[in-house]
Amino acid sequence: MNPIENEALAVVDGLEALTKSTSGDLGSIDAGTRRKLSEAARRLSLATEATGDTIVRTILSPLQLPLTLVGVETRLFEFLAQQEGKAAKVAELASMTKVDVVLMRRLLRYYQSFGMVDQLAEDQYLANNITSALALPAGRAAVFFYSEAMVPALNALPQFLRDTGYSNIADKANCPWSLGHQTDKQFFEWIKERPNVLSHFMPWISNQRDGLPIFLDAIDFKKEFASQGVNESTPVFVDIGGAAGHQCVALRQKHPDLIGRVILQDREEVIQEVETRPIPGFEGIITQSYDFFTPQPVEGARAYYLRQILHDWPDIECIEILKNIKSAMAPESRILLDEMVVPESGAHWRTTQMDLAMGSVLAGMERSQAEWESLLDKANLKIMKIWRYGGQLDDCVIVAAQK
Ligand SMILES: C[S@@+](CC[C@H](N)C(=O)[O-])C[C@H]1O[C@@H](n2cnc3c(N)ncnc32)[C@H](O)[C@@H]1O
Repeated sequence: MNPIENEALAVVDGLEALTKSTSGDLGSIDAGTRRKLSEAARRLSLATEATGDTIVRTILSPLQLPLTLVGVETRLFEFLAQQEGKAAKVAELASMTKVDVVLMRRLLRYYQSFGMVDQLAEDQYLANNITSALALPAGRAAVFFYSEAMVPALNALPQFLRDTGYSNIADKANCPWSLGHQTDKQFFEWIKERPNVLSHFMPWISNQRDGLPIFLDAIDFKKEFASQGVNESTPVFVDIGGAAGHQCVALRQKHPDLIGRVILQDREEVIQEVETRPIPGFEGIITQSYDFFTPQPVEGARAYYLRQILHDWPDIECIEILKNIKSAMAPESRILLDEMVVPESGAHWRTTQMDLAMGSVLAGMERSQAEWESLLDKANLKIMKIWRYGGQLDDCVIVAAQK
């Protein structure tokens, strides 16, 4: 046996020992270490994959989301997660979910082989970390939302690129979305007419970064932007396109003594939903229906905050959005863009996937530092600072000011 083989077998032993420890043990590892371990194992798995496995894994990857939807729709993942570590029998699960017992066995075999559930014995299955994630309201909402809204656009990508001679996707009126959904309505107009899809979009958007650091973990917002010259009427934080207002709530919780107004702006149908069903902790946050393609009504705010807004849009629309803010800014106002800054090499898979998903659905994109600089320059803004807060991810806050 050559030395690398010995080393490989020792790694196998180590990994198996770690995998066999209870998920509680693994869950107790610090989040940064856990992410490093997960990423290293993922890379190792790809680097050692056999040719035939690569092909089969890739061609059958379209089964993954539909079968996850089955597990979500039948509430199988929820039932398993509710057992709190206890195993359940196949027949019991079949009866709870009203799924044929033979089909249930086949489904569980699939979920087990992809690590989505654990198998204790021939007839017994139990929840693991993946089952629990898919049983969460955000996980369920995401699976419904992607199945209903995103998949047709993602599937249309190859045909769209063929049709357009592999040009870059940069026209919001002509992107795979329109081809996949056979619609001339842009995503946000389409979803407005589908309250059921919107009801899945909102909880997913609010929770999509759960478990990850947020900008407030890296920035002392009060010290940086709202420590001097503020009074009760000063608009300190305007969350533009802030959806459920989860970042406004996080700000209030982080700085309970923050003086000034915290304002959530979004499209009318979103604000209506927020006002009807406010998320916990929303008290004291001001809501405002506002279209960011019109002049910004709140003047002289300390921070105009946009998280994952500009990644939805091509450059032309981003410049329009930024110019609408710029005309409301006071000299001390700052624009905070909470976005990914794509590194020129080694971008994270969450970033690259999001880039092409945004391209497919909205003709949007994730941008590199050079692309952000050029975009802000075109809106007559300058970058004051880029705060990287995402650890191994590419999440940043770009602070911009008037030139
Ligand atoms: C990707 S979501 C980001 C939500 C939130 N900022 C976050 O990071 O969780 C984009 C948001 O932009 C809002 N939006 C889209 N078009 C808008 C418009 N013209 N004016 C205001 N908000 C808009 C959507 O309703 C949605 O809440």
